[in-house]
Amino acid sequence: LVYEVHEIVVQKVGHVPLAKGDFTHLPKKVKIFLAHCVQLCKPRGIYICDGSAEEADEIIHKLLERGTLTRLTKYKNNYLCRTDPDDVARVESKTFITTANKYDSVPHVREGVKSALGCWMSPEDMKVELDHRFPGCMSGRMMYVIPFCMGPLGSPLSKIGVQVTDSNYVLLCMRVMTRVSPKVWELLGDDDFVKCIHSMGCPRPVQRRVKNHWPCNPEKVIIAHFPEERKIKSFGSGYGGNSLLGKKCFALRIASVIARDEGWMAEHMLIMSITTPKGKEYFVSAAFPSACGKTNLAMLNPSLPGFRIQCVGDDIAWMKFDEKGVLHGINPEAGFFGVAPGTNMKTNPNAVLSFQENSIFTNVGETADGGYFWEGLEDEVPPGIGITTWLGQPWHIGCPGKAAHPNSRFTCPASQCPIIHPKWEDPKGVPISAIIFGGRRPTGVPLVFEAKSWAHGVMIGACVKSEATAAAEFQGKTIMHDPMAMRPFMGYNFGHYLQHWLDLEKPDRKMPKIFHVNWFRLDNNGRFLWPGFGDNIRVLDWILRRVDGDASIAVDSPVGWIPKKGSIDLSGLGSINEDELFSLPHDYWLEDSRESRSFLKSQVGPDCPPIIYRLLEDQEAAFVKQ
Ligand SMILES: C=CCn1c(=O)c2[nH]c(Cc3ccc(NC(C)=O)cc3)nc2n(CCCC)c1=O
Ligand SMILES: [Mn+2]
Repeated sequence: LVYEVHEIVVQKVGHVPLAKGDFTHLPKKVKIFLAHCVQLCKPRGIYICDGSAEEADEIIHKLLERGTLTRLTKYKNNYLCRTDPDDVARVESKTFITTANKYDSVPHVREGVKSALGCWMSPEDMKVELDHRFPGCMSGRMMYVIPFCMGPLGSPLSKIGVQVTDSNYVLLCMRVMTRVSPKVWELLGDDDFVKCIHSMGCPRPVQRRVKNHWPCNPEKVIIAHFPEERKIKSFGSGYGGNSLLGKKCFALRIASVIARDEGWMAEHMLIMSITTPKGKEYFVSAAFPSACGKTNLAMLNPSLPGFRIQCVGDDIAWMKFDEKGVLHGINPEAGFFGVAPGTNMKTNPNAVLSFQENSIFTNVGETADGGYFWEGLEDEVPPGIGITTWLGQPWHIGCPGKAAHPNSRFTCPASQCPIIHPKWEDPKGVPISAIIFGGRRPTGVPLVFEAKSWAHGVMIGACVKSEATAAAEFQGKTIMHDPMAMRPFMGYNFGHYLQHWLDLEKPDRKMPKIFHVNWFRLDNNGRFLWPGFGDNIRVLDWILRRVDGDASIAVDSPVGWIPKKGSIDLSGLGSINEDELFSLPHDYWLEDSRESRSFLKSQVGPDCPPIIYRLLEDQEAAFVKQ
């Protein structure tokens, strides 16, 4: 018999025991990073994650026992999580970019003008803030170490991060939203990685009463980005946009800085594939502010026969021109973190079919038969079924109030989407033929128009606006600016970002065409002029014919090329008022052009490339002449 000597190596980092994993074989730079995190946060143990299903099952089991998660028994491996009601969304006012020079992060705006395009904090001030939060913040808690990759493992377009966190909910979601695997350590080697430090901000013994088994520290939330060091530090919030650091913090804010430095694009865009009845396939990327149905478009069920839509990604696109000058894009994420309310078998059947298992629902309602519920699902649950609201209150359809929080989310693997594209993880990415901007514009803006040049497309993107429920103090809706749909996710000076876009245009490159769409125009009686949803394929079809250079279907206008009357396939639709749908009220556009220019003047100022102002002035002049 050969006796195997099991050498139990109790590894320690500092004096902190290793609960899982092997510290000794980690890359040196990672060891240094972890030792720093241990010294700073003082966890009771270190747990090096491997992203496996077994690991997830172990964590889920623990969270079910603790009551943080509830099993949704109607499905296989679906769970519900309720947060502290004070921790339900991104906190823009506490989200900062820190660079030595303020104007690397934010544009020069006049004194007294509040920057809508990101908040800068000096390194000195940020140090004070963080020194009041991070020391000992993980005491009594486990520090999870998450090796993750944004993009397919091994793709030249992918980037690696390491996140430490004291939230096991974050670990469960990160393994859905990103690629978490020990292979990351091998791929990383001695390269640099994005350093992500997250804490719920609730050291033990807890000072603040924990609600819903969701530790957090709303009063002291801060999300700090250090782009020059490729570092993120997030404290006090467990909520997705603040804690799944691979998403908005890394894949947009930090990645936009890396992309500027390396000559590619990190954008807040979906990527979708459209195959025409003739069997030709195109890929487009599209940027929309919230409440425009971006995820619905990414997974569209087309209403015209012979068209086929497949999804590559629903939120973020990393795009780079290849050696042949063709723009290729990947979805850096591995999952969908979608807004639940309004998602149903009518608006987005492919999303619904993506989260029937292995998914996590945050702040949605729960039905008595162990299912999820939110506003929009009324016709898809048994009538009269008992429901528990996101606040844990008994409720049923027809009762006052909402069952789910308006920002409640589903977190599900992209691989489960029935129409996920076969090349969604292709290391080369997919070729992008068109870039589409859009906004929720109830008046004045036609269904679709096309930029007359790349620079004109950048100006159109910079002028994106969308109707949104105004911030607390106002009532009702207002038209908010959301330039390039990147306003909350900028990683550096927005004027420099626009210049970066302009600089991407090179003669030997096949520049994508740029379009703007508006699904939401109302008629004089306040009814939608356009059926939207699956019928949006008709607009995509026109866009693709323009991509192929069909000059006969467009006419010139002061805002760009607009569809020639009758050039959009309206077959099968009842009466569509094309004149109203495509009209360009000259007073509206005169005002809109002026308002856009004053927004850019005040928010981007001298940092905005002059060509953008010139194109806006030309547009305004064209409306004055009419
Ligand atoms: C690919 C779909 C894009 N899209 C749309 O194209 C769209 N259009 C509208 C407005 C609208 C609402 C209802 C109808 N029709 C009926 C019958 O109610 C038509 C248009 N809402 C839309 N929504 C939902 C917006 C909230 C997230 C939407 O997502
Ligand atoms: Mn988004």
